[in-house]
Amino acid sequence: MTQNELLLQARGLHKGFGSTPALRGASVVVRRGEQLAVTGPSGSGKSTLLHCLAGTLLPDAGWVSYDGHRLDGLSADARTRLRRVHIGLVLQFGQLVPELTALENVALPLLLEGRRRADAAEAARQWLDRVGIAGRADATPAELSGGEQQRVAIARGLVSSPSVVLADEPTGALDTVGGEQVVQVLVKATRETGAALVVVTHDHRLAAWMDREVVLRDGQTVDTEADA
Ligand SMILES: Nc1ncnc2c1ncn2[C@@H]1O[C@H](COP(=O)(O)OP(=O)(O)OP(=O)(O)O)[C@@H](O)[C@H]1O
Repeated sequence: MTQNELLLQARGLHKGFGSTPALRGASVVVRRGEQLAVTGPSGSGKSTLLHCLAGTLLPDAGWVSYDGHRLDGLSADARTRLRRVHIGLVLQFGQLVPELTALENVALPLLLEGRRRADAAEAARQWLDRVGIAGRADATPAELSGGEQQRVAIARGLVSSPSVVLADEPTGALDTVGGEQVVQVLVKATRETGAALVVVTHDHRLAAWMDREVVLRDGQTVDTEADA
């Protein structure tokens, strides 16, 4: 593998919350355009790993680099900017702004980047169409089903054309059929845009759709390639 293919890299991550060790030496690499599942039992550190990859959590030891730049070498502002432009986050709960419509929620990352309101609204409308809920643009999150909310979250995660999308349990809050449809939307959308995709999940069927699976146990990655 050349350095150029590497998009995200995490090495020897340790992270504790009080006396609870969430990560104990986890390592993972994500190549450009690759689709990766992170699986493992409840409490094995999957969400913590995802947030370290996103730079929303800093590890106690070890490091994460994005496109060759170590996240711990950046200021908090620079990490936020990097995340805004290059990393799409799709989280399970509470990520939509309740006061805003679906369209406004999707447009928000573009407005934060300084894009013109009309351009942001147009891009948001296109993404709502791509994820199959163009007709719900004016609904607020409380008026949407769980699956529709997840589609809005996917559209919002992808609207900035990120190089990588990090998704935490996109099926977790949904029934089996609804969950599968939502993941299919996510997989299809990232394949079309060429973004890499990292999905944290309990669902092994979902993992089977990905290019590769990394398994976490007790805060350590069992993946064989991570140490290659
Ligand atoms: N903010 C926090 N404060 C305290 N403990 C935390 C925090 N976040 C995670 N933990 C603990 O760290 C460990 C790993 O949690 P994490 O959420 O990363 O696991 P997970 O594999 O994603 O679990 P699940 O599949 O149940 O979502 C768990 O023991 C959890 O209780």
